[in-house]
Amino acid sequence: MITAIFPAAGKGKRMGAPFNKVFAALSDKPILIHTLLSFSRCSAVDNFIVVAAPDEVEPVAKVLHSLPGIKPCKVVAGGTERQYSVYNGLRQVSPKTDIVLVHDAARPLISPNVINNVISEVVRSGAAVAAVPVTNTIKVIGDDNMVVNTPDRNTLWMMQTPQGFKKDLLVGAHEQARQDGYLGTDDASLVEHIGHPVRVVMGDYKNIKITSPDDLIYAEAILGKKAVSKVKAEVSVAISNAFEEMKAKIFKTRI
Ligand SMILES: Nc1ccn([C@@H]2O[C@H](COP(=O)(O)OP(=O)(O)OP(=O)(O)O)[C@@H](O)[C@H]2O)c(=O)n1
Ligand SMILES: C[C@](O)(CO)[C@H](O)COP(=O)(O)O
Repeated sequence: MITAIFPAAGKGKRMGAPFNKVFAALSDKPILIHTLLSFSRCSAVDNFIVVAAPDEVEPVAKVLHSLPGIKPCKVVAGGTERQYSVYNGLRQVSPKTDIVLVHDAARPLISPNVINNVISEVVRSGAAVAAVPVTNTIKVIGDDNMVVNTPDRNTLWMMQTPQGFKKDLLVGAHEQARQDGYLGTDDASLVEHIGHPVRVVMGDYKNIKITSPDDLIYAEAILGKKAVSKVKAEVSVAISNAFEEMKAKIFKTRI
């Protein structure tokens, strides 16, 4: 069984909104709902655990349980850091679950392809993360804003989610991190910390994390483009049909 855990218990400080950014509207619905609906379209995933801020658990559970089209979902309370929120989610995973996917609630533009690629790699090797190669030159900066060095760009990738793991591996990695007082910015780093290999699979540049207001503008544009593409597809079908009719007429007059 595959369970997806969605850390959604952040404060969204960088967004600067007076509420948790995962409830901000993106196009026609909240960011969190986009995320959950995308995963609900993925048949390989069986159930969800949404990790909400302690005072948001009850209202979020009420809304999610009343919405059609969302997979069976538990809502549990998060912690003060993303890592602690994921840990709280992990503690609620069913004993029947053998693979866990962790996906930021704040990444609403995730595609089923990327989710499926991560799952396939977890089945093969136990630990897989979606990521994309960096497109800018990255420099390490030291004191007084001085450049220390320029790592080879071909070795640098930006980590995204979903990050998927065999359940026991991820639970072990979180337990070890707690014992060692190790705090990572993603789940893969905890698995790396216990020395288990993690494989990267190609993510999607559109799978952005909504962090600041500009990201919302970009996400709206991507969703708008999808709507435009649909209109374009309809127009091309109409044009093709018109051409077919025209060709048929020409053919008839030639006979
Ligand atoms: N204590 C926390 C912190 C973050 N998250 C979640 O982890 C994801 C990625 O975190 P980030 O983008 O950093 O979100 P925030 O912590 O909300 O943002 P900020 O740092 O700007 O406050 C988000 O879906 C967020 O809700 C969480 O569940 N628990
Ligand atoms: C897990 C993550 O999405 C990988 O990019 C990210 O590290 C979490 O968010 P943060 O902004 O780094 O807290």
